[in-house]
Amino acid sequence: MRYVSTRGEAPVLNFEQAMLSGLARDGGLYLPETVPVMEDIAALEGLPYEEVAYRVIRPYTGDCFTEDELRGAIARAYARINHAARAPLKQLAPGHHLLELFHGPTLAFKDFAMQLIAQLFEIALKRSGQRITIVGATSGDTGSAAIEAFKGIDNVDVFIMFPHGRVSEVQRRQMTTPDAANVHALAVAGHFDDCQARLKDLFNDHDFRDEVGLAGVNSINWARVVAQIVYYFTAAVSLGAPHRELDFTVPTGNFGDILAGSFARAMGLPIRRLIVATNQNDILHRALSSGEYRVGTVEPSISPSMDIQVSSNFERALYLAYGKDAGAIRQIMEELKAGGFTISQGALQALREFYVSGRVSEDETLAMIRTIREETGEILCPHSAIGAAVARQNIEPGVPMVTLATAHPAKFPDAVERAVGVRPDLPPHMADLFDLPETVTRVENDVEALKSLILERRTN
Ligand SMILES: Cc1ncc(COP(=O)(O)O)c(C=O)c1O
Ligand SMILES: N[C@@H](CCOP(=O)(O)O)C(=O)O
Repeated sequence: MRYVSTRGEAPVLNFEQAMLSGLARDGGLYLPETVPVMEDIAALEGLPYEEVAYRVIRPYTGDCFTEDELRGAIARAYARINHAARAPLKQLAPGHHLLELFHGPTLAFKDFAMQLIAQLFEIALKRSGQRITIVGATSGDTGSAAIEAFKGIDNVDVFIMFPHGRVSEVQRRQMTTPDAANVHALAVAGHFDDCQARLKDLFNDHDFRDEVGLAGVNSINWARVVAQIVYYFTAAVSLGAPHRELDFTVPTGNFGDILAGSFARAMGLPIRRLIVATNQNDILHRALSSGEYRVGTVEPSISPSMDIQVSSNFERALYLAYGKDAGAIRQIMEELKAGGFTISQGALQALREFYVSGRVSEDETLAMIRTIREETGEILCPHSAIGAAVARQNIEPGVPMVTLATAHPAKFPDAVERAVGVRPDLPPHMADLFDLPETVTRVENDVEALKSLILERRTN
């Protein structure tokens, strides 16, 4: 399997090279040249999550990992998900199901991919003897998942930038309390888009990139996306696929999770619609409704992980919608630097073939947490509640709807308390989170300051 950049000017790579590269050298994002078709989807029914993961991921890795290596990595990664089903499906109402993706060590869907890619990185780095520096940008969940997955791994330093004051206290403490010399939590004076922009600046400085062996674990890394395809399969098959169509609603920010759904669809899963659910940072909803992708100000919300305006994986969706025209992507990404672009009619039509969108206000989010609690006893995190609210607006009789529950409510106790008057408990493995000392470095929103800090702190 060969990986190409959305901007068409970077070397073509294999899976392992693309995984270790993060952002392509032309500033684009890697994606597979072709999409493997999943044969005999019905045979996945009843298989353990790990077996489905192996069958879904294997075609993407080519010959980069042996069968034993990949199966071993999957087994170790998902042994850390604290639920027998790994991604259990619960019925919220007739025809509406919740896919719980928060039973991993950091209580968000990011663990599904991050735990696996840490295993794959470790295998690849041991084999090559290479040392790398991972830098990540987070609005809260990617950072904690990355720190948890990569802490203490040889040959790797990890620097995570989060927007100072704009993540929940639980998220911050998950990043600032781990006691491992190879991880560094950086509180950046800015919002998430600033962190992601600085990350791309670091990748686009090729001298720096090569000097530190820069790697990325955000969803700009294709390996993150591929691991997220798996749970679309397990959920869909348990609801009757491939013999029955279904819809998914996905709380969306950086467009990685829903993009994974589009690859599940391209692999043969009968997904009718992928519904983008956004908070007030609604660039994706505006873009899909009007064709205008215009960057607004990032507004803090009670769903901070989705406080994103420049949605990095949307570039991959655009590349596909523009018929893999890398020149067109280079052109619109140039326009984005000046604030935005108009999606061509043809590409918009292609996106609208299966992407639908909705936006939820803060009050509607709180109301949905309350409603679901009253109706089912479940407490949703605010991101998942946004998904549930948009899903409810889009349910059609006879077509099962799955809403992705992307985080545990205990990560966002203030929002949950505002909605239903109770603060959800953290699970036992995190019971001491508020007693541990925090280590964090404040950084300016400035690429040169970041480079100096990384050069000074890395152990490579
Ligand atoms: C809890 C939660 N829900 C939803 C999202 C949005 O996911 P994506 O960025 O893949 O669109 C995020 C952040 O990525 C998140 O942390
Ligand atoms: N919501 C994310 C933002 C980064 O997303 P990623 O999927 O590109 O890593 C977060 O929680 O950090």
